[in-house]
Amino acid sequence: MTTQPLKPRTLFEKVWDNHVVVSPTGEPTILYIDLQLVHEVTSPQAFDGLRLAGRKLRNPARHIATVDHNVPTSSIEARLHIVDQIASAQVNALRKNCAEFGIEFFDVQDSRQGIVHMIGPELGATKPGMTIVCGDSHTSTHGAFGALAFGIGTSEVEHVMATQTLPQSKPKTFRINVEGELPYGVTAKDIILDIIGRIGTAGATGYAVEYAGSAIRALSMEGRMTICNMSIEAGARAGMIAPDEKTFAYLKGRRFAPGTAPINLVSPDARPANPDLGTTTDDYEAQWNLAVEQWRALVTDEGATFDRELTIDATKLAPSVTWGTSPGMVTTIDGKVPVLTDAKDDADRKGFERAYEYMDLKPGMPMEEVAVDAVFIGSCTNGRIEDLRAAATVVKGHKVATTVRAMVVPGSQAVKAQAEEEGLDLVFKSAGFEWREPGCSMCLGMNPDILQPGERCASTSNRNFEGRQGRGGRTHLLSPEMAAAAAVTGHLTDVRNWKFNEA
Ligand SMILES: CC(C)[C@H](C(=O)O)[C@@H](O)C(=O)O
Ligand code: SF4
Repeated sequence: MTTQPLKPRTLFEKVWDNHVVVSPTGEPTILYIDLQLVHEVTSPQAFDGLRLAGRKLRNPARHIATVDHNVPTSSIEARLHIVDQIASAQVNALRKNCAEFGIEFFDVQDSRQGIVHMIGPELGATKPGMTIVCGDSHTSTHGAFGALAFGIGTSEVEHVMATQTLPQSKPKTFRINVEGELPYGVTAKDIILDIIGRIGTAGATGYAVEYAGSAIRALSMEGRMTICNMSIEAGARAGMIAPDEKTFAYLKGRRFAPGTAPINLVSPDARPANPDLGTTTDDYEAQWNLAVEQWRALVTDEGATFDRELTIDATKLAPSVTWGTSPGMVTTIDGKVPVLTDAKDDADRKGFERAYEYMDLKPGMPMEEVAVDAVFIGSCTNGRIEDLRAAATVVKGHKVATTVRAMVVPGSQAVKAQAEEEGLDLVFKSAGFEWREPGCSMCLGMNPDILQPGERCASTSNRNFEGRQGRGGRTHLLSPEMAAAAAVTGHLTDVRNWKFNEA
């Protein structure tokens, strides 16, 4: 029997309340953390700190680690012998630290390696109702499963390693309802870019956002992850979506999912084993059913209130593309680079002027006239199987423009293997795309995949700051479908007018 809550609560409040260790008046709450994800860039100092203090991990089984940011994607050889000294030192340090502290580690060639925000869900380590942290801002991705997931700094990484808890002040709540059917050619990426364009890159600062409404319910888990992934680009502490049948179907049978036989020795599953349940197949099914029953309660109660609410009409959306140097500088593909009088205030005007110059764009220029030198399909925003399928459908039977360097970088080994099984690699390669090994790649300039100064890229990633993809590089954020179309035509292209070629 479940007890009725006294007051209707939001999804966020339920997950938060379930993890409060202690909440002293006037001080941050101490939250229990179910899972910490670890990558090579933000972990070395945390491990060093533990060593200095002579501490162990409080619970190594609630950590999983992989390498993603620094690893070259060009060949297996390049990954096994990393030339860059910093990258090689960070990757080696993670290998050594995981062995020393007892963390399960997925190395460059492991079939479970991938961008840290890809592998959590793939392994079923990301589950509804959990608290999940990582020294990485795009940890918000995991909120797509109804988890409270957020990025933390390196000293906090150390704190979680040592105590499995984290001091946190409670964010306010913000519900964004996206209602109605998405028009043809409009994707999850376009929804989130539109939201950031509306509310601005600080629009959700201080809030935990819940995405709701029929358009969000209609999205696949992949699409929901794309949306939650970019919550941080609107300044949000976290982004969440209530779990439903799609969430449960996605998780069933995954390695760390409850009731997956054989029970794993190292399991970050938050729920203690039910002592009444044994280890037969029937019992596994019962464990799964029990988990799903508990997960079903993770919805915002009727009558619960949010500090802020916004409703968006999905039927009015068009494919989005950024024109400037922040994800909020966004318009639609049939739109134009905004003119100065479109700026809201002085600060905005200064930002526009600087962006025109950095991006080498003229105010009022139609977006479809912007020619690109490079196309990057990948990242923890859009490097999933569904993204690659969508891009391949656009590319099939076409060739990459001779003026464009295009690459597809699967977000994980699992996605790469699945795509190859479906023959998507052949579609891309025969069109002239490079087909790479998994990692963050050109999402950020921390590995050999970078733009040259002045080069312009249509990118499915999540950040378009100055120099993000390499010094002097220019980034236009868009969906995988739109990136694929730009690769073929050599300029930003409205995928709604695309001539699909089934040849
Ligand atoms: C390197 C890492 C700390 C960084 C982040 O926190 O997000 C990176 O993943 C990014 O996307 O900018
Ligand atoms: S793919 Fe990009 S956004 Fe995602 S973790 Fe890597 S660098 Fe960060």
